[in-house]
This record gives sequence, C-alpha cells and structure tokens, in this order.
Amino acid sequence: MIIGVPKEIKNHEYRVGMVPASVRELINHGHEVIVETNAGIGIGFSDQDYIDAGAKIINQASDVFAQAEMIVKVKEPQAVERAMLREGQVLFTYLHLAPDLPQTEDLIKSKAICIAYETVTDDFGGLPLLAPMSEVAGRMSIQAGAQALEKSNAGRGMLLGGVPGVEPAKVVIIGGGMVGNNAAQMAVGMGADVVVLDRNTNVLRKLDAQFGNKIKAIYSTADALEKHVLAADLVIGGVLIPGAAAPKLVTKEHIKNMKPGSAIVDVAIDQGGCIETSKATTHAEPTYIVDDVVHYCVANMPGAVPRTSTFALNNATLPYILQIANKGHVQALLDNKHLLNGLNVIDGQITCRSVAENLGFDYVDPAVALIN
Ligand SMILES: NC(=O)C1=CN([C@@H]2O[C@H](COP(=O)(O)OP(=O)(O)OC[C@H]3O[C@@H](n4cnc5c(N)ncnc54)[C@H](O)[C@@H]3O)[C@@H](O)[C@H]2O)C=CC1
Ligand SMILES: CC(=O)C(=O)O
Ligand SMILES: [Mg+2]
Repeated sequence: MIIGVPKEIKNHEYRVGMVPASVRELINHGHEVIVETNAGIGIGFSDQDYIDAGAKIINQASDVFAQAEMIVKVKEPQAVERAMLREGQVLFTYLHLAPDLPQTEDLIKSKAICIAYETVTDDFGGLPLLAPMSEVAGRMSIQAGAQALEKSNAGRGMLLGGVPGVEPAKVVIIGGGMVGNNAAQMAVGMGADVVVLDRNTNVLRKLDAQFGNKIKAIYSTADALEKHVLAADLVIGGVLIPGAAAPKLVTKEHIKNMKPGSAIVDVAIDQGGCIETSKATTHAEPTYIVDDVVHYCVANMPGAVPRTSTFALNNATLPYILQIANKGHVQALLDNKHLLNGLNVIDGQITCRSVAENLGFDYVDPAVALIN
C-alpha cells in the first residue's frame, strides 16, 4: 500500500502522523511511504531522516493526497485537506466529528474511508488511540491552569500549591478518566487542594485506591458539581461520552458566579467542550475572559509538546496502521472489532452512532457499510 504523511497545517501543530521509525516498520512490511517535505521538522526530524528510513519526500501536500492510498495524520483534516480526499482513500487521524458539521459534510462528500483515532476501542473499555494524548493534555492542563491563575494573565494571582502559612488553590477536575487522572497527578504533585468529580463509581474507586486522601473523589450530581465549581480557583473539564458532543455541565450562570480571576481549562473542547462559555482557541491565543473567569480552550493541547506527543501517539497507532496496510481496510476492519469502532464515515455514510445522533444523520452499521 502507498501510505502518505502530509505536514500538519493546524495552528501551531508540529506533531506528525509517523516518525521515521514507524516508516521503517512499514517499509519492512513491503509498503511505500511518501512524506511531505518538512513534515517532521517541528520535532527535529529532517527529510533526510525520513529518506534514511525508506520514505520518499514529496514537495506538495496535493501530491501526497493524490498518490496515497491511506493518509496518516494527527489532527482532523482542515478544509483545504478535505477538498483533496477522494473516493476509496483511507484517512486515519483524529476527527472529533460530533461538534463539527462542516467537517462531517465534507467527509461525506469525499466518499473516503474515515477512521477516527478517538473512537477506536480496546478489550478493557478504553480508547487506546485517544489515551496517550489524554495523558499529555491532562498533565498539561495543570500547567496551563497554573499560568492562567497568574495575575499578568488576568488570573487571581494564586500559586497552585500555596506556601507555608497560605492556603493552596482549589482545583476541581470534572471527569476522572485519562485526562482527569493525569491532571490529578500533576495537581497533587504541585500541592493543590484537589477534587475530582465523575459519575462512574468504578472510576471513583480507582481514584480513591490510587490517591488515597490526597484528593476527594466525589460522585458528580448537578448539586455536587455546582458546589465545587463555585468554590474552585481552577476547573479542569475532562468528561467524555465517546464519539458524542460533550455535555455542557458548567453553565453560564456558574461562570458568572465563580470567583473573579478563577480559571477554567476545558480539555473536552475537541468534543465541543463541557463548559457553556467555552469556544475553541489556538496556541497562538489560548485564553479569553468571560465574566472575569480566564478560559483556556485549546483543542490541540498536545501540539505544544509535539515531540513527546508524536512518539506517544505513534506507539499507539503503529499496530493499527500496519493492520490496515497489510490487510487492506476492508479485511483489517472486519478482523478487528475495535478498529471497526473507529470507522466514522465510509462512502458517504455515517457509521458512528453518536456522531449520527448528534448531527441528525442516518446511522449505518459499519459492518454492513463495509461489505456493501
Ligand atoms: N484539548 C485537547 O487537546 C485534548 C482533548 N482531549 C479530550 O479530553 C476529553 C476526555 O478524554 P479522556 O479523559 O481520554 O476520556 P475518558 O473516557 O478516559 O474519561 C472521561 C470521563 O468522563 C466521565 N464522565 C462522562 N460524563 C460525565 C458527567 N456527566 N459527569 C462527570 N463525569 C462524566 C466518564 O465517566 C469518564 O470517566 C475528550 O473529549 C478528549 O477528546 C484529549 C486529548 C487532547
Ligand atoms: C486528541 C486531540 O484532539 C489531540 O491530541 O489534538
Ligand atoms: Mg464572576
């Protein structure tokens, strides 16, 4: 198979779909890999590194899209990239379609086979291709929140851990999954007063076993959420209903009644955000203020630490890239029900139930869509 790796074009996005070591694996399996010039430059990989791994360097993204049978990316295709997709071509990347009607419409039109990293599942109820980036974003959320609380960024002027004799900041983390757990690790490490809310009691038990009395793991009712958010200095939004638009758990009213200079980091913004006043921002201008509350809502947070993130992502994606390349997409998807859960759009049909329900499209069973 010919696998194409274009250079990412989203604002301040320096990750790349494949590192040279992954290219070498594909070459060893008899595939051809074409890489857009400078695709890896942001994380220190030159064109020569890719050539040494066996790739061919291509000068224009349009030629990568024209020649490749499968495109491997990181971020959802931007409008100019969507226009280059074609019928029968495989696209393997993050998509986050539920809050993104224009992208969904373009992918339907393209008739390409669009497999989303974030809805691929595993045997343990996890999301193995989302997990590594949730680890990164969860850890980063506390750094971003700590900065947002600084006075020069319009924050309350608080140090997360306080100092002897002065109280630490109260960090409230909504969602105790991969993002929430990693955020809690960093917030505890910095000495903050940490509350994690989740509505899955098994998640709360896991947090309790892991952190003991260093955090408070609280069942997330509307009542508990309101009480803790209104008392918070920093709120982290890390909830997920896989594939679906995030529920708006923190309302405009909550934001109005939060302490002036408090901050929110809505990590769930890539699924539309779990805070009513959130709108996606970029690394170029990551924050804005609503009712004196600093909002950080960057939809590609791991893009800020692209070297760590690219390696972590590639470790997870490589086995699936190899399955698709070795077997072709039809057999690979039929053989692996977890990869099949990643199929969101094929031949103009929506095969992810939560995306179809959120955006009002008909849902087609992915196994049925594949063999038709
Ligand atoms: N902005 C960015 O750059 C990035 C964003 N993300 C996003 O972060 C979000 C969280 O991802 P993960 O932690 O991997 O998901 P996860 O599935 O590991 O955890 C989500 C948690 O939310 C909980 N939850 C769901 N509904 C809830 C509710 N109403 N109240 C309280 N808890 C609730 C679930 O029980 C689960 O424990 C996703 O939207 C993901 O796409 C992930 C990586 C990077
Ligand atoms: C998951 C995601 O949206 C990202 O890593 O950018
Ligand atoms: Mg206020």
